[in-house]
Parts: sequence; structure tokens; C-alpha cells
Amino acid sequence: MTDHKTLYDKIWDAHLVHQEPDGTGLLYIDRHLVHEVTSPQAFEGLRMAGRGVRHPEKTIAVPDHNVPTDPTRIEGIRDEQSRIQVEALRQNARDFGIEMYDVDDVRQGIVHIVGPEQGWTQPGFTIVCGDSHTATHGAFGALAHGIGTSEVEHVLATQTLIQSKSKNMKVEVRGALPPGVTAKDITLTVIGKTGTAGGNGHVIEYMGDAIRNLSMEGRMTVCNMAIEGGARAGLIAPDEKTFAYVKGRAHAPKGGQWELAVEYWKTLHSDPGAHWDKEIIIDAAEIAPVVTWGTSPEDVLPITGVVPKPEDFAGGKVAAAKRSLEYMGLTPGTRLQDVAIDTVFIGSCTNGRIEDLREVARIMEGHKVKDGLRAMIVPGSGLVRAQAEEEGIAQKLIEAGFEWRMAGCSMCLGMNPDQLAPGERCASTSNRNFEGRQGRGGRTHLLSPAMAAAAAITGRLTDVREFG
Ligand SMILES: CC(C)[C@H](C(=O)O)[C@@H](O)C(=O)O
Ligand code: SF4
Repeated sequence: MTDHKTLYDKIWDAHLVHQEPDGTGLLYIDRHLVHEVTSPQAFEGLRMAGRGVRHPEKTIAVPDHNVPTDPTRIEGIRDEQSRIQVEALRQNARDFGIEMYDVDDVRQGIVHIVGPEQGWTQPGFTIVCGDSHTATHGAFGALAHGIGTSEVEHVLATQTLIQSKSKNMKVEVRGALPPGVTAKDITLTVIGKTGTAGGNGHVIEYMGDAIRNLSMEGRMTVCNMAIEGGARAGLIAPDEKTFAYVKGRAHAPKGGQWELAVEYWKTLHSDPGAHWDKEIIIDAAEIAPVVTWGTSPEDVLPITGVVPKPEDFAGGKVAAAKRSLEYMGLTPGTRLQDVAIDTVFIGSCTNGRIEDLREVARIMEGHKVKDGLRAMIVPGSGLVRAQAEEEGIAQKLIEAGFEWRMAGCSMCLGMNPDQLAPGERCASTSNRNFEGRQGRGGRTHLLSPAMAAAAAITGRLTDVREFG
């Protein structure tokens, strides 16, 4: 069995510094990403203990959650708590010698978009960040853990993390995706099938033709939401597409180091005959463009469906569905395509990359945002924003009626000025539809960028296949 390892086993073994008899491991951490929300107390802890950062050169800092997305943020953040957190990050980066991409730096953006963009994210690495969506980096075949603030402090001080080994879970998506179906539909469909606890205690490796055929951007979208399916991390084995994406980026290996790295990266795949504790197989042909109707990411239905009845469910889910429907202001039996929306949000670490914006522009071709609708596009990083402007996408989207914002987490969560008003309904490319997530009383429907664009055109949840 030891001869047949999964990708997760391989990365785990390569980073294991020490193992306790009960199986608890001490893992070496290759890269640490730090944002303003979960790091202030960690740095404070270091100060109080009189310790430094073990490897500042393996750490980067970027503010993203509570930075406003309008240009005035350069002059200062009005909200006091946000301003204090961003200023603390600045001070900590300075004091501890960590590279930071500040709000006036084109490289600033959502930490999970910045890491891959800068070549910080590489196959075979262990990567951590005080943020649950660190799973995103698994798209490169890196073992990427979201960690808590006390663990952030531990990693800063020691460059290691205490972890118990998870089980291995395989999610295989076979065959080709039908038209109109994207990476977001895959990842939502998987969660719809397994539930938000389906991955508990496991690291998921996604495989199969449908995953292989995704771009790196699409793979990041899939791994990003591994955490919403309960998994400890998500992984996709690296291949030529991965190498091509990493090559030439600021922190990628250079010269002879590159060849050596690629040679190693080619060994990073699960061996045939490796043991899986749990396996899910999905036929890509059966995946439809989907939306969520409730307040959990598992509340997923094809856009052609109708709002369910609480009695359609079993056990505790009956009461949960009842509450969700009340919160969402939805009546069972309503066609999802008849649900009118007030806002469209395109962005987040799930879907704020250049390919997502290209897709939105493609669907919007010859169309406008419906009158009266608020529609915003928040590029995941300053570089995504700059590239979209260079490609002429930004101008097209602005002409179509979208607001064009600066990079940040924005309306993915209500920690900055971009929020829903109570009762407002949003078609959102983000990853969580929890109560109040996008602002108190706000109602979130998760969907793909293509589906969000279609909704922007009609002002209701819409089947993107109507727009090709
Ligand atoms: C603020 C942060 C700790 C949080 C997370 O860990 O995921 C946020 O990024 C989110 O998406 O809810
Ligand atoms: S974009 Fe959303 S999910 Fe991603 S890190 Fe920011 S708040 Fe979390």
C-alpha cells in the first residue's frame, strides 16, 4: 500500500518534519500568505513573546477583505476597524520584513488570486493562509490549508504547522461538459451531491477528463469550494497547463532550477492502485448550469428547476429548508428562472480571474445590463483589472452598464462598503450564500460568471444557454 500513494500522501510525506505516535504530524510550510483580518493578533503574539518571523522571505502580505473597492481608498479607509487592520498589516510587514502588496500596488488583490499570479503558488508546496479558501491553491497540486489565527502565529514563528493526516477522497468528473456548463457548475454540483459535510476529515483530489480539460482558472474555481464541501483541502495533479501557468511568474523557479522543479512536479500525481477512503464519480454530461436557492452552498439546483418544498427533504434538513426559504423570500414551486434579482456581483476568489471576466464579456456581447439593476464587477487583483482594460473587456463591460471596481473581496462578504441592503437579492459568483453574508438581510444566489451575466441581461435568474 505504501508503494501506491495518493498525491496528498506524497506531499504530506515530503513535508513531514516529525510525527507523534498518535499520528499528529509537524509539517514544513513552504509558503505563507497573510491578510489583514486574521493576522494582527498573530503578529501581536510574536511581539509579546519577543520572537521574529522564521522565514519572512516565504511570507507575503496583502490586504483584501476590508479594503473599499473605490479609488478613494488610496487616501485612507473611512471605516475605523478596517483602517486599523490594514494599517496594522502595513506596520507588521515593515517590522517583520515581509513583502506586502499595498492598496496602491497593481499586484494587490484577493490573497488567493495574488498567490498564483505572483508564482508563489507552486506544485508540491505546502501553503497556508489564515483563510478558509486557501484550498484554491490546491489547483496547482499544492497542499493548501486554511488555518486559524493561533496557527498563523505558529507558522510565522516556526514555518511549521501541526496537522493530523486527513483521509483521501477522490472526486472524478468523467467525460465532457455540456455547453453552458463551467467549473463553477462542477464544484456546486459536487457540493449539491455530497453536502457541506461530505468532505469532512478528507482531502479531495479532483480528477477525470472534465477536470483535466479545465484551464488553471477553472481548476482554481473548483478547488476554491472544496472547503464548502467540508474538505480539509482540494487538490488537482499538476500537468503541462500548470507548468505553463507558473512559468515566468515573479517568484517561479528560474534557469536550471526550473528544469529541476518540473522534473519533480511530474511525479506529483496519485499512483494507480492508491487507496481512496471515499470516491465520488460524476458524469460531466449530467451537470447543468446551476444556481443555489437556499442559505447553504449545498442548496443547488439546475436553473431549469423550481424552488423546492421543505417536505422534499429529510431529517433536520426539513426545518433548515423552511428557514432558508423564509430568509430567501421564496415560495416553493416557483420556477427558478422567474426569480427577479436586484444586484449582480461578479468577483471573489472563486470567480474574479481574467477568464471569468472574458466569459462575462462574451455573454454580454450585444446586450446591456437591465435597467434599474445594480451590477458590479470586481476584478480579483489589480493585475486582472489591468489585463481586462488592456484587452478592451473593461470598456465593453462599462458600456454594457457594469460598475468597474478596484480589486478586493468586495461583496463576497459584508466586511467593506460593498454590501446588500436587507431583502436585496443578488446573483453572485462568490462561494457562500449564508444568511447575512453579503450584508444583513441580503439574499444570495450562487452561480457561474456566465450565469451571472445572463441574469444581468434579464434581471432574473436565467439559463445562460439562452444566450449561447
Ligand atoms: C475573513 C476570513 C477569515 C474568511 C475565511 O476564512 O474564509 C473569509 O475569507 C470568508 O470567505 O469567509
Ligand atoms: S473573496 Fe470571499 S471567499 Fe475569497 S477570501 Fe475574500 S471573503 Fe473569503
